[in-house]
Amino acid sequence: MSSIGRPLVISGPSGTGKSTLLNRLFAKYPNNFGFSVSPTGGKDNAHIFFFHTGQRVDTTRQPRAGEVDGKAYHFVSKDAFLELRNEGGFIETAEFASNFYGTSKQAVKNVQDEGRRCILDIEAQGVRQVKTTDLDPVYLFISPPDMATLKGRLMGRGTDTDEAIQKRLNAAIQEILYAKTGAHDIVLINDDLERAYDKLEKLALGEEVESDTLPPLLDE
Ligand SMILES: Nc1ncnc2c1ncn2[C@@H]1O[C@H](COP(=O)(O)OP(=O)(O)OP(=O)(O)O)[C@@H](O)[C@H]1O
Repeated sequence: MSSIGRPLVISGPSGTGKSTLLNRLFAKYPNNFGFSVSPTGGKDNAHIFFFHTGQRVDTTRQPRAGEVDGKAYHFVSKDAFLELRNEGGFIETAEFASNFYGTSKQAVKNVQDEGRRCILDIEAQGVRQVKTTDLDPVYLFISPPDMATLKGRLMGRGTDTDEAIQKRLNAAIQEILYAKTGAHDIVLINDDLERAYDKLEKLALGEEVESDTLPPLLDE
């Protein structure tokens, strides 16, 4: 059976190329998908996607200059956020720099009501949370071909200090170890961009694709 009716939950280490792949997908199919990203993931690049797809997450953080409520984010008070969380209104939440962020069930429903497939880009903690809900998504793990390549991509991106890169690499090992427990339905190695993109596009459009094999970690 095609998985097109189910949300697609994408996770993978910072710098593995999630944004690169998804940007391409959304540029080619501007109307097929609704997107939500957990802003705790990597760069705070959520805005690009939200404006692109009209999606949003709820947040208690203050709007930055030029941000309009309901566009990139739905700005809510901490009380309102916690109330909705207590009611079970979120499929995942995260606290980052003393602010809360969350993907509400309503946001996912809105996407589905528009006839779009919902794509969620979340970090490993969010994946664990989604697994406790009844969302029933397809879980996709995007992996670097190996740790050296991941380090090269993070350095090449030029957005992080050496210390931040080391933190991301340590987090990446944990994410890959989690993926090795079989937590995801599909693994996609982002080695050659064309190959990886083709596979992602097929999966996003509901075609069946074969899982790739996770890379060995340094001590294996
Ligand atoms: N297949 C690929 N081959 C070579 N370079 C790539 C490939 N995919 C992505 N990159 C490069 O790797 C860097 C990291 O990619 P990107 O920012 O898309 O990662 P990300 O997973 O979205 O990270 P984050 O979670 O931190 O937002 C970018 O400079 C990008 O151009």
